[in-house]
Amino acid sequence: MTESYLSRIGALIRDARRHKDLTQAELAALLNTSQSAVARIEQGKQNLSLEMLARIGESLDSEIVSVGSSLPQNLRINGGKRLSGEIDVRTSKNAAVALLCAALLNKGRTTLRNLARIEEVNRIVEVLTSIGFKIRWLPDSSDLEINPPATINLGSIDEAAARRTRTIIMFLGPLMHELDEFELPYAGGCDLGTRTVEPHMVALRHFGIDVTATMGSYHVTIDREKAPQRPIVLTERGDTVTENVLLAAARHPGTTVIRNASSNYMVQDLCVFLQQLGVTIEGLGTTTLTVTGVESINQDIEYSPSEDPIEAMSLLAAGVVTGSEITIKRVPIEFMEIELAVLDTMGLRYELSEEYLSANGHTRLVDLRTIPGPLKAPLDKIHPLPFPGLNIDNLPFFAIIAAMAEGSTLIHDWVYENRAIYLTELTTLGAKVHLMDPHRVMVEGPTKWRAGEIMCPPALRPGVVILLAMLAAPGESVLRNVYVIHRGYEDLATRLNNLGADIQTFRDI
Ligand SMILES: CC(=O)N[C@H]1[C@@H](OP(=O)(O)OP(=O)(O)OC[C@H]2O[C@@H](n3ccc(=O)[nH]c3=O)[C@H](O)[C@@H]2O)O[C@H](CO)[C@@H](O)[C@@H]1O
Ligand SMILES: C=C(OP(=O)(O)O)C(=O)O
Repeated sequence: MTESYLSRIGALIRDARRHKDLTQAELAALLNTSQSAVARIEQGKQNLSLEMLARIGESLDSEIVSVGSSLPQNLRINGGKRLSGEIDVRTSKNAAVALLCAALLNKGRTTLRNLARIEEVNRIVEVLTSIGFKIRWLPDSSDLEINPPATINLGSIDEAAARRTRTIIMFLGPLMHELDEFELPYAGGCDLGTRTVEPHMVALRHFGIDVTATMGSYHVTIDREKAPQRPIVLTERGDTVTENVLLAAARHPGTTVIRNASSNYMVQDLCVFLQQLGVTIEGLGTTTLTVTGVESINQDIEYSPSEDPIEAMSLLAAGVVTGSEITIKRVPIEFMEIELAVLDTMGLRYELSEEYLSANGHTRLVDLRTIPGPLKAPLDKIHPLPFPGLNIDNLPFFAIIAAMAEGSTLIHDWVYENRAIYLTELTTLGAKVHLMDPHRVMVEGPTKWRAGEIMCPPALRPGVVILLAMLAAPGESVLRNVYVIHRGYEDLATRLNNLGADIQTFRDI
């Protein structure tokens, strides 16, 4: 290996080690080597065998330095252990992706503080880098600095990265301000059945955006004579469609009224960020947003997105399913209230701290302590609604909570065409989950969990639900191909291990 290659790898290893909060001596102990050898590796002064690289990759659980990172990553779970201690909720994937798209509006430097270091963010960073943005993680932090190019070069877009996320669709709103005509690859993301982008197209037409889908790409043209003449009424109260319209309206100098807007957590974060960039937004937190844009934005800005209610729900489910007392810190309570109200009816006991503010200065947080105890099935079916309602992404976690409760719980996922179907995988682990139709499952509890081996479904939340059930199941379970979990959760295995879980990462080398 050449010296410059070695020092680049060394720097990556150093960053990944720091990110895992390990000292050189601690990493050396994991690798069965000396601290001075680790220091030499990090300085690029040590030749590395492929075997050593693979071991470093395993120890740091890091995609960057692991050999064969294209091979699927799997988890081995030694379940049946009680969890204890405290865990912080990380900032949300869904605000992160909206804010990364919003950075496209700004000619100045955007610094996003304490961003979740997740694969979804990595994909968007790859896309933005490929079109000319200079992006770096600030040293010893999870702060991402984004510097825009003088002109965006969409011709060199990293199509493979773009196609792995649905977020690419939110490039439409910001890019209309930069280019008169452009192509974008089709949006990807979780496989949740048919999920069109039609509501985005209908809403953005008000700004003169016309999109035709051809051969795997969206061909986009902008008619600059057009501007919204009347309120834009969204056909669905969708989160990303609301964000796309906000991004289009942010640099439209007139006033845009958005009705049937989502007021969900990621939309609120985006609104606060845009307000700090000088965009006037009235109605934050409601379903009517009135936006007066500014023609150009050139501001060095720092922003801290808020904590993820879906991660909070995931951790709460981890506590419930393992019968553990854990304290989940930094729970965005406004976006968990209905979930907790439903759990109240199931007999869940928990304690909440006084409220405090998130670093975005807007979102109310609490610490939540779970108290183990018996649960009973609710009388009514559990179903999601756009905010304020039980969050669509939190619904799958009710399957494992219902599996712990005495009686039958009907879970109705009317939103996604096939997400409920993935929940039937829980039967391998001993749960009684009956699929009534593609949208409804009946869960009968309580469950005597048993270990098993499952291929992770191509959907983030069902994947995590299975992982959590494996935590509850005594013995060794294997969950294969977990990329989709890394799409939305930072270092979940390590963080659960810090609470006393036993999860190891391995690859099929
Ligand atoms: C990056 C991001 O923020 N992703 C979230 C966002 O995706 P996103 O905003 O892209 O969600 P979609 O627009 O795909 O909506 C999800 C599904 O809900 C249906 N629908 C939605 C709203 C509505 O009022 N009526 C209706 O029927 C849609 O037809 C679709 O089938 O919102 C979803 C629903 O909260 C979440 O699961 C995703 O995690
Ligand atoms: C469905 C989800 O995400 P996305 O919109 O990124 O596919 C999710 O977060 O559960």
